[in-house]
Amino acid sequence: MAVYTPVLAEDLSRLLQRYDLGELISLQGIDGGIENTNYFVSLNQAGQVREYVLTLFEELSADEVPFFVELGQWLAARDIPVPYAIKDQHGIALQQLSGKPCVLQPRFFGQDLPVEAIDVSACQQIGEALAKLHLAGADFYLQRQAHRGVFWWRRESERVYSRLSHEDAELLRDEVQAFDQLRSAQWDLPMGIIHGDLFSDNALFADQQLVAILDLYNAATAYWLYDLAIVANDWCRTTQGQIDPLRERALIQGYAAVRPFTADEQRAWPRLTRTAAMRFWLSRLIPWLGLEQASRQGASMKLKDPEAYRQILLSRIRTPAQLC
Ligand SMILES: Nc1ncnc2c1ncn2[C@@H]1O[C@H](COP(=O)(O)OP(=O)(O)O)[C@@H](O)[C@H]1O
Ligand SMILES: N[C@@H](CCOP(=O)(O)O)C(=O)O
Repeated sequence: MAVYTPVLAEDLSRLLQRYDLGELISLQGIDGGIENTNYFVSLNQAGQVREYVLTLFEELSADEVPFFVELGQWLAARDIPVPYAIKDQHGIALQQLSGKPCVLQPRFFGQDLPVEAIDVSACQQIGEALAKLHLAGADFYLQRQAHRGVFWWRRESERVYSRLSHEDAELLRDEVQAFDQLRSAQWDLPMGIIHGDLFSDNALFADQQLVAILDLYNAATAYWLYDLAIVANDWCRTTQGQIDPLRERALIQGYAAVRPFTADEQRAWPRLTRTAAMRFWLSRLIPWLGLEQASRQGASMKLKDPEAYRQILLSRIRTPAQLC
């Protein structure tokens, strides 16, 4: 179970006194976390059971968390279904528990979709929701450089080349360089807040309707289209590492119905689908190869298969993606 930091009920009860949300009934660790420790928290408020999620930040320092606290509140206030940190009676949202920064958030009810249940409708919905998230974040007043963005992959790729076959090292090098070329081309690629990790396990559905987008902790300021490429590579992939054109079309149409693409975005799409595949190939390779990662709890972290993302990258090279 991915509960890195144990929380004592008595410590949480003390923290809850700062809020006006009721008495603690139960506290249950949530499996599946990678970057944080999460608990479901049930409270009794005047005889009614109310459900919350307590998140303890394992990787982010107290200095980094405010960006995410502000962003969650900003997006939620604009009807984007994301968790947000609830403020206590003194207006404070970011708290401390067991030596870690933490927040208390509303709980959403739904399930992430098993891979075989990700259909055209789910892709259309997530495309539309992602475009709404981008537009809602367009005038967000903070900026953030992605911690696994261009500077990270330039640096980290250097660490892994010698551990890869010559062919794979060349593949990785080419992708890193190609993104630099895209940046220097100065095309009209709108930027703003991106989710950065909107895989299907970060979305909840109830009765086949999207009800929540979770885990904003890779959010950053970057090309919006790159965010869509991250989504496409996960939501539209087949178990054989190919892209399902029907799901990808639905995703793109769902997105474009809310925010139409620029002409340069049409041109950049094949490249960005490759960059997005490279980014997750690399982030999965690093723990897979046993390399140290700053602020990551390597030993307790679940390993994800880098090969799946190498296959997507190869598929994106063989069959360049099309936005129209
Ligand atoms: N607000 C929430 N409502 C319901 N479930 C949540 C909420 N926040 C987190 N979860 C559950 O906890 C799991 C892990 O949360 P997540 O933010 O993705 O953590 P990590 O970044 O550590 O992977 C999610 O997959 C979901 O099942
Ligand atoms: N969704 C990712 C895991 C989260 O990315 P990270 O780089 O922040 O660990 C995946 O499936 O690889």
